[in-house]
Amino acid sequence: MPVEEFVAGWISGAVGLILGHPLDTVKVRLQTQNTYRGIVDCVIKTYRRESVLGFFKGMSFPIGSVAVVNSVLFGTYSNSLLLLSSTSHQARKTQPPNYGHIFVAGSIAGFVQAYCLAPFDLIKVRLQNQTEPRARPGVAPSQYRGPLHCARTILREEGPQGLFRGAWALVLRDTPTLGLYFLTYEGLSWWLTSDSKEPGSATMLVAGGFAGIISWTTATPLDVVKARMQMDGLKQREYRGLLDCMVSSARQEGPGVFFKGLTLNSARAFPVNAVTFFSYEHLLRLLS
Ligand SMILES: C[N+](C)(C)CCCC[C@H](N)C(=O)O
Repeated sequence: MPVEEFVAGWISGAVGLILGHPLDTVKVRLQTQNTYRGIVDCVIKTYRRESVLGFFKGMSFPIGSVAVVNSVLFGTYSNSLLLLSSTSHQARKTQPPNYGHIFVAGSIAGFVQAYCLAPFDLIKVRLQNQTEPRARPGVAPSQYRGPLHCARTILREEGPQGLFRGAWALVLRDTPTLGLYFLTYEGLSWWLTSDSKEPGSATMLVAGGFAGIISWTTATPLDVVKARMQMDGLKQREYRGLLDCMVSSARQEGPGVFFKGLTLNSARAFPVNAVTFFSYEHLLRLLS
């Protein structure tokens, strides 16, 4: 993979990430802690206790990992599609898309990227859930001092498999929904572009934004389960497994529990994924 694509993919991914991170933190807290009455309550409490910095907890690590995760996602998708349909990225733009191939290639890419993402995502979620204000004399410090300290502590206290806590839920969340992600993107950009032309910038932004919204809305139920599995094991183990987590969450909080964070996931998804696809397409044109 060319270095330019890697660097630009990383930077554009990082811009999207910074843009979406405050909403992501509020979402993770609403999904895993029952102390907030809603979005506004969570925003106010976080701001009062932790200042603006509270919303950016757990962000430094994903900025680094987005380089790996984004290149694995787009690289696996393009190569799987090439294998399935034996037409190059550029040639595909001028032919009607084969939606079956797109969905399968996107799902394969989702499966592979979920495994790379799992430990990074776990550390992000654990750090986002630390609600203590910044360390001050006389105030008990947070359990994790930063991403590396968090990784070391998990390794020591929960073993290497501890770093993959919630990985199954993440794989189940991402495999079909990333199929849907690419399907929406390719479908919309084909539909919005006139015959034998390449999609324009506005099309990339709109199709990317909707791809984000559709895949995040369908991913939200398993996103809740994933976040809860990742937080499990911090104190004592509450769930025996994925299914147990689903059943006991539903029993205790009703079916609405699977939609926690839906509004925030969708609001974050549009700008983040509009920027991601926009830079991806422009880079491919620049490099080919
Ligand atoms: C499949 N699912 C919707 C769960 C994730 C899609 C990831 C897309 C992008 N990296 C983002 O953070 O929005």
